[in-house]
Amino acid sequence: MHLLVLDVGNTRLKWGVYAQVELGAALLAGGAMALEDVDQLHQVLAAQPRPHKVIGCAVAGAVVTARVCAELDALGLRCNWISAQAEQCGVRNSYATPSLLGADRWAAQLGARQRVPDQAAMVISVGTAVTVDCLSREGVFIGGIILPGFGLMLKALEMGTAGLRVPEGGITDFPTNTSDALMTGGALAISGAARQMHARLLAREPAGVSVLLTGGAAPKLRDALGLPHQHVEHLVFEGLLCIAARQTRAHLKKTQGRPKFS
Ligand SMILES: Nc1ncnc2c1ncn2[C@@H]1O[C@H](COP(=O)(O)OP(=O)(O)O)[C@@H](O)[C@H]1O
Ligand SMILES: CC(C)(COP(=O)(O)O)[C@@H](O)C(=O)NCCC(=O)O
Ligand SMILES: [K+]
Repeated sequence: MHLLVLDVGNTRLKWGVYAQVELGAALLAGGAMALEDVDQLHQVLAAQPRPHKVIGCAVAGAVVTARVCAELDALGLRCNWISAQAEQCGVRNSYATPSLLGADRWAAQLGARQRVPDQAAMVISVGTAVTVDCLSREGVFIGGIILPGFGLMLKALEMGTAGLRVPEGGITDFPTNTSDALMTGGALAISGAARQMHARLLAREPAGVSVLLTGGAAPKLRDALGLPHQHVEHLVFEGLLCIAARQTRAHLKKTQGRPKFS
């Protein structure tokens, strides 16, 4: 009864295989590929145990999602693509239009709530974009911010200037070259935004806030963040697992309650 989970972001597709469709199931295998390489997905997945169920979130647009569906189709698989709900897995969504919240942001928050069921939490996701999303102690998503990720900030600076096309630098206290100035600038922009959101959430939730850091570029932020935090590589997967487990349980309840041969 394996579960295949898919997280299709704007830069990479991440996939994982859970041993069961149950909370706390073991993640048996996983990987990531650039969206340009999505045509290799069916080969990659063919080497994995055949899943009983596929669940995913996709925020990279209809064309990319259709390509992923075609790869799954080649294996006879169909994905249940989730969208943000008004309420699910113990989290309530305060977005003005709940379904317009990014499905990956929603899944990450469901994952966060599973990990931190009795405290306020802040999820920092560092991918193509950066999102900083706040969950109250009661499990209400009260709001969050979106800003450009490291790559997009650099791209904007490269495109809008003549002299900023330089190799990747590092984070230093007082940068003395262009590369370090750019990397440190990006890290401080993201960490500064995250710290401000943390201060706001903490003012509302004085009992404490757990900070969870996720996303492919999370390691770049780790040293600059300046907030005690937990790095959770697969927070989106954990939210998807929660949704799949609840759906399976609800389905079993329904079918077991039905008289045989009806
Ligand atoms: N092997 C890799 N290929 C591409 N990007 C990587 C890789 N490893 C880490 N990254 C970083 O991760 C970011 C993508 O993170 P990810 O969470 O997958 O984003 P998204 O969900 O938006 O696709 C890239 O912008 C890059 O900074
Ligand atoms: C904010 C995002 C672009 C983040 O995408 P990512 O960096 O994971 O590729 C994505 O969650 C999205 O398109 N959200 C829809 C708008 C919203 O959440 O308000
Ligand atoms: K993100």
